[in-house]
Amino acid sequence: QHAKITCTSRYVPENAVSNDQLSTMMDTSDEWISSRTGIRSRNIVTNENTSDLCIKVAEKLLKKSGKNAEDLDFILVATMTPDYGTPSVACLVQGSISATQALAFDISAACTGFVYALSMGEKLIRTGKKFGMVIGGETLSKVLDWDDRSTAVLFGDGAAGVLLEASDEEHFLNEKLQADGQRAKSLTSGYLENKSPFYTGTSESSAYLQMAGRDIYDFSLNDVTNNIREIAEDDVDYLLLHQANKRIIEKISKKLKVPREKFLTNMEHNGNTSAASIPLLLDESVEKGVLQLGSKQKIVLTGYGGGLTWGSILLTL
Ligand SMILES: O=C(O)C1CCN(c2ccc(-c3cc(CO)ccc3Cl)cn2)CC1
Repeated sequence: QHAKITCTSRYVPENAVSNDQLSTMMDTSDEWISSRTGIRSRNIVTNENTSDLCIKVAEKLLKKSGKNAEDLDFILVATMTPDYGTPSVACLVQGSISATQALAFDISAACTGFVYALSMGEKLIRTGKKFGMVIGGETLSKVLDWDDRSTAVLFGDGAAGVLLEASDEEHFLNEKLQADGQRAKSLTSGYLENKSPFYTGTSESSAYLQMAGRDIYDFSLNDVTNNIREIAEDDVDYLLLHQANKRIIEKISKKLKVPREKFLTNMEHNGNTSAASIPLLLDESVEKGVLQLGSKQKIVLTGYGGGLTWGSILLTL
């Protein structure tokens, strides 16, 4: 059987931080941030971790759909900022909503995480599972170096997700998921130092998020554009790209010769929320009525970022 997205939901921390607020904390300005990134505000946790944000999304998905947690066969969470190495955020969500029949694990694919996880969820349905939850959630604020203005102003916290259910109609039409570990060091975060008395190696990296901005920019313009060109068809209604940078999206739309208005954006009030960015955009667009579940609208979801990873899914709603 086929998989169908039957519900979307989102949750962001209450604390919205404007560019002007950041300019009182570090040497930056609203003019610089908004002109170079398209970001005007982002939401930053004050007392929540990634599992708290994802649990709120899970609760809202169940409430909105009227479905029962014990009917869930799987919970997948895409995150690069889990509460723990173990237990997974997915298990924390499973425990909190008592989805006792659901298998649960996290997927680590940075800003491509939600696309990877949605693809894996679709395969679980195609091989016999009936009902699952796929969530992208991040608290990037905990891994940022807040003295480094080149990265601290770019990222935000948030979570969003979908319900996947078995369906007779075909909705997932095509996908291409890619990776290149030889460029892994272009974007790193969360390195765990070995403190064992036996360890003689050196600490080779930092726990802070570090990004070679230029390299990632160029990667996004080249590899990602080629990936979308392979997957998108002429009659695509909308493209929902990972919300990293407004200029990148404008450049990709020009290279693809696809009208800019087909590229939905919301980085302006979320910042870059890594694995949460695509499901946040999806749920906001459904709420605004731009997208409608069951409408047969044809959309492309494209993630790209740390790993390096990148990938697209072509689907009809
Ligand atoms: O000087 C400028 O204009 C700066 C130049 C550097 N910038 C960047 C660079 C890279 C990214 C980025 C990050 C990820 C990870 O989610 C994925 C994809 C991209 Cl394209 C975002 N901003 C900000 C504006």
